[in-house]
Amino acid sequence: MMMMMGEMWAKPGSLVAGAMFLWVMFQQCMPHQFRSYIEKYSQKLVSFVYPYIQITFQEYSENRYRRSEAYVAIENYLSVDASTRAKRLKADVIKDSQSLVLSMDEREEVREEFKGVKLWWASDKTPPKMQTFSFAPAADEKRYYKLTFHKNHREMIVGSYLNHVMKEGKAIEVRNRQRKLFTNNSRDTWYGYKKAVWSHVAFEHPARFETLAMEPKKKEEIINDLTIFSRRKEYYSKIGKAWKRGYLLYGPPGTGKSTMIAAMANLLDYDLYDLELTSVKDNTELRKLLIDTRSKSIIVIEDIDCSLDLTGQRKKKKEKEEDEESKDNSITKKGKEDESKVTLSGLLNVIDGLWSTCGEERLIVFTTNYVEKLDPALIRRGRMDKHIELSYCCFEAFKVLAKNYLDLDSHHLFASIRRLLEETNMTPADVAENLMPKSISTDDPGTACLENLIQALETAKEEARVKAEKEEEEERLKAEKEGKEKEATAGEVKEKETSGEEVKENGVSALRENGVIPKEPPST
Ligand SMILES: Nc1ncnc2c1ncn2[C@@H]1O[C@H](COP(=O)(O)OP(=O)(O)OP(=O)(O)O)[C@@H](O)[C@H]1O
Ligand SMILES: [Mg+2]
Repeated sequence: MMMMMGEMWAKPGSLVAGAMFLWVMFQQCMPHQFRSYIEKYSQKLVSFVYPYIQITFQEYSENRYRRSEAYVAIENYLSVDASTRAKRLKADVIKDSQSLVLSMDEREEVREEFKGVKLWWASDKTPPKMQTFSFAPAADEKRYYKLTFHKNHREMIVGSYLNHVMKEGKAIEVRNRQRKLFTNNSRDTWYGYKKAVWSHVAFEHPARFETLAMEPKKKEEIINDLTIFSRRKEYYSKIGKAWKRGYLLYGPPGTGKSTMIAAMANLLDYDLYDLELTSVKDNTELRKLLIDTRSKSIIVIEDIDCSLDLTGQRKKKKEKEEDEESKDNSITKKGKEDESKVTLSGLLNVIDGLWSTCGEERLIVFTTNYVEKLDPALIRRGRMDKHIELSYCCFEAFKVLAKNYLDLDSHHLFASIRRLLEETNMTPADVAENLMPKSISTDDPGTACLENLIQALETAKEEARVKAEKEEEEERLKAEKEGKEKEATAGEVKEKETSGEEVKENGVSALRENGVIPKEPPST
């Protein structure tokens, strides 16, 4: 008997079906005058026969951009229980592409007991509105979890139990978390069953700050800045600022900007969002992308000067006429029919407007090779809180590379390398390349590599010298030419003066010099 009762309680669904059947029978058999009477009490009857409460947790609620946090937490929470109890499971490889994480499959049910109270979790999905014969999942299918429990325990379940589920679920997510590298999808994949604005791969970059070649003091400063940021939740809320920080990394190609971003992600254990701006169509798309990022992440926009024409230059006349009506400083990607309409103001809005407060603990990193080309509005303090210059390899940086690549702390060739590095510019990427052993047969690979580097540095120095000489020569020739032109103009003026012509020569020649008024051909 106990067994039967237990099974009955375990299947509240079948009870509902029974009640529905009875209700239909009542409607059919009862005389009309009794019906209203019965209807009046049916509610009470149902709640007596079926004293359960159900709560539904949708994966995507109405008009919401993001996956519901509650749904994700429940999914994680149930993954522990479900793997031992549910019969149909879904498997996914998560941590470091090694461990398997199991979760409940659709239309599966698990029973749980919390402080002696029984409850049921079921996963399901709403059927599509339009019935089509296709094996692919329909666009409007919606997945959800349903929690069923006895109404006597309402307060306890809604209060402490659900809190417990959310907390546990989030903790499990952190434990299982495989860091990801996201990249934005094209708009076509944004809707439908698999709607995803970002797609990802596991992020497994070996870069660390320890192996990053740069001045130790500067490195220390950056590490401190990042660590302090990540521990300052309360501080940010106290001063009323969104918990985010902007970094601008600039420097010539090959100086380690991308490498530093990877090192940052590894240091803080953050996800990376590599935002390719050229494939974002407009500001709305940009906003949607940013809102769909998770906290504890770094949003990267590489080569910002190339992604957008953010140089603050005036647009060409033709372009200007075309979008006269859009008063925004609309930035157009040249050469394409389908122009990117992400504007500078749109980007700034996303960085520090109201939208930036959706989600917390985020870094925004911009990289560029030409910092001087960027619009000052983009890089002012508060927007880009920290500007980090990555430049050519100095001796301190070289020492890090020598340690990494050759396991050398000191060497008699270090002195000449130091001198050469002071005299010439070489990027850490080039230095690193020269430190890679070129053959496996040498007895002393360290010395061979250092000699290699010295040679490369000397060549670079020589090339730089030749280039500088050439430039000097060109400069000299230019100055000479200008000098001659000036002389010619001066001669002309004198001629005019002596011929009694009334000209305010100083003013006019200055204007001519500046090209404001065309130069007159020298009189013969
Ligand atoms: N400071 C550095 N420390 C260690 N390795 C470096 C450093 N800078 C460059 N490298 C090496 O050089 C390669 C290129 O560096 P990276 O891609 O980070 O340059 P970048 O500054 O992002 O260049 P770009 O402006 O072209 O994107 C990397 O694979 C890395 O191993
Ligand atoms: Mg790079």
